[in-house]
Amino acid sequence: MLNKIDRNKIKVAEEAVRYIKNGMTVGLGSGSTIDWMLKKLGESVNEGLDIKGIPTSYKTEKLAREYGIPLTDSSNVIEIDLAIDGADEIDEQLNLLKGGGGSLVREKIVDSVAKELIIIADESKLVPALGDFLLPVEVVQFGWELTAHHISQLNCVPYLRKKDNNEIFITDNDNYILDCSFEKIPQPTRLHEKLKLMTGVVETGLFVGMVDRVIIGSDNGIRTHVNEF
Ligand SMILES: O=C[C@H](O)[C@H](O)[C@H](O)COP(=O)(O)O
Repeated sequence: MLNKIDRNKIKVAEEAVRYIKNGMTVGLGSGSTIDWMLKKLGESVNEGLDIKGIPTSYKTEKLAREYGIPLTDSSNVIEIDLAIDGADEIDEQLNLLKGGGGSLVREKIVDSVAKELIIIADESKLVPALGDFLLPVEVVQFGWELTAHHISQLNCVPYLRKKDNNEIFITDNDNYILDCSFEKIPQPTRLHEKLKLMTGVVETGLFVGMVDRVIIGSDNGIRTHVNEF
């Protein structure tokens, strides 16, 4: 039996697939909302839609293969027509906080070069300002404690991400994730820039000024927000 949130995720997944046209190279994001999108996209591919997907995580790659979606990788591609991805928080300017599943680096590489980026989410992801969700920051394993100490000087507590069995979570790029409590992030660009300047930081989960369209699912249906830039 599907819960309300899953039903809303399915609605936005179906709507997003309508934007995928024959011949497109499509960035495939990561996360539970995207898992539904992959299912729908697989159905369209089986009905004849001719596309190539670029997965942003091993999990997405595995699921896409199971659904019969043809894949390529970044070494074969110079242009991505469209990327579809999820988010952990979306603010009023359509800036995002991402990385709850630990896929932020590959997502940002793909999402940032796509000609169009569509984000799909249920309405619980809409927030007035980013930061209630801990900000994921991917760091190299070597010296992570030093990097964490450096990050904590920005007035946050960085927690090393662990799995349910208490082992350290390792990303698809063999790095660690520090989940950082900032409470509120009023200036995401400034914070992102400060973090990126720190040696040891690979990438942050702040996706600023990248989104073209957000499709939100709620019990009343779906609504689309278009970024006017
Ligand atoms: O690393 C994970 C990604 O950024 C996901 O897109 C994000 O966490 C949203 O995932 P979900 O659709 O499961 O809420």
